[in-house]
Amino acid sequence: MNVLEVNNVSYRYHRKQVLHDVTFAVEKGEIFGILGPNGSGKTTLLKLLSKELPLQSGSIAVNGRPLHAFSQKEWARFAAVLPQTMDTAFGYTVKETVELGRYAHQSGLFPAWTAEDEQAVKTAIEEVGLTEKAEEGIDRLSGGERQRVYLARALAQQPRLLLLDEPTNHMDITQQIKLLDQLVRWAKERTLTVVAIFHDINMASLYCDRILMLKSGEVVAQGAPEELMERDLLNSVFHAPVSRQAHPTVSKPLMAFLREWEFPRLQRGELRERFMWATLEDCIAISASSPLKVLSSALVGSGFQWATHFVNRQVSKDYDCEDAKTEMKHYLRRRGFPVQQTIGMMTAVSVEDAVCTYENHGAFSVWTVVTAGVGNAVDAAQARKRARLDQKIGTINIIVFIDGNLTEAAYVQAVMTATEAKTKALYDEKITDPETNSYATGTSTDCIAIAATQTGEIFPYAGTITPIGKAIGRTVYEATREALRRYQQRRKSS
Ligand SMILES: Nc1ncnc2c1ncn2[C@@H]1O[C@H](COP(=O)(O)OP(=O)(O)OP(=O)(O)O)[C@@H](O)[C@H]1O
Repeated sequence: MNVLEVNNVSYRYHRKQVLHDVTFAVEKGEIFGILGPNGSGKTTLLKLLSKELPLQSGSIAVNGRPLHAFSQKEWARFAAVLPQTMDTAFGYTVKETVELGRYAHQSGLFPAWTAEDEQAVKTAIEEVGLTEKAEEGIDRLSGGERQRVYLARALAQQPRLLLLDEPTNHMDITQQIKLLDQLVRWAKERTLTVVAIFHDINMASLYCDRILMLKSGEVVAQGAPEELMERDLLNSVFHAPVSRQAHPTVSKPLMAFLREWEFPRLQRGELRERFMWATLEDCIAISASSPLKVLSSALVGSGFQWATHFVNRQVSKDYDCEDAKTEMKHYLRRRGFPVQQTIGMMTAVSVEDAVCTYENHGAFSVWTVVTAGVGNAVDAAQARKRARLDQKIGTINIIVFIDGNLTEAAYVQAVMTATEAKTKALYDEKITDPETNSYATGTSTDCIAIAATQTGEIFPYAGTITPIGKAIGRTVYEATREALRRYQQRRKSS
């Protein structure tokens, strides 16, 4: 059911037309966001909804009734407004300011202050976390605290509709999240409808059920954040380059703003020469002067991240740690690696036997580093037959450095291509799964990292049909075969 229906609303200040035929509807219990650049008409629209400005054309209906049919008092009982700026009422305490919110509920010539009024004020102050400051003068509060006082005043009205102009404007991030979480709870528990102007696109995406996007007074889009948070639309509305990412925990889009100037990146040219390679007694460490974008399954730095350091650490075959990730982070820190920018892998094979292969094609180059052991060789198709986790030496760690600009799809394809090449190397070296005697497809603890400079030509794909995929396929295949041979030789000689 629609609480609010806005139809063809236009508005002009003198000669300046600031809203053009704005039409939308808000359902009961929704958190409805209004987004748009400065001057796009958001506040004007909210002022029309709150009856602060008179309607010039079009119509606004609330629960099916025209807005103008509500008396001021009736409207104040129904809707509460938190404007963008408020004059601080010097001399008032927090509690006194919040009490003003009860005006709409007072009646008669000599209204009496009831227990219900007192309770509503107390609850509102509690809900914004200001109970301790209830008797404090509001001119002695911080900007964020003052914002919460005005919000409490709006809440004390016990409205059905909350109209908020940048409600988190002066708040720190903890307070912003607390308030917005609270709004979502109120909306659900009390079927409170919220219409709020947001400046932070990601906050709007995270908290709004639907969003109205305004540009120069016109509605350019409206819908769920999943539909609206789209690169081209945001680019055209805000004139800022953005990229859409997946939120780590909820199915809401996260927009990353792209800076105009680029971070210093690795210069193009001979890829290998731009890394420092160190073989220490228990690890190989490869470091780059500028970060590379990495997709990896590494113990430290898994998923997508930017990294400057790549560490393949050799541990004893008895290494057994309940929390290997934390232990690995301690190790990296002790060794002086910047943990947040390090991809950290482990292996029990000798890191001295690492193999590198390289191809330079001008537009891109690929440098692959592999350590391999097959004590835990497993046939993925029959892995379910394995009852226990093996503790033998044997992991294949693959790092593919690419001088090129990869899309996320290309990263995924690079992982596929490298995995297929590794499996073929195992096959050609006749490595079998000791449990099933069938050919092994990998080991039970293999690790991979695809690290690209993200400079130069964009490569949308990296499957085996593409030149870059072919280079990944060959370098991984050859490096893995050679690493497997070195591993077998070391085993024979020991
Ligand atoms: N009282 C006024 N008289 C004349 N013009 C006004 C008045 N108030 C706003 N405007 C103009 O109307 C346009 C829309 O303003 P409005 O405040 O609604 O935009 P907004 O989207 O809320 O902007 P912001 O993000 O900066 O708060 C702007 O160009 C503004 O200069």
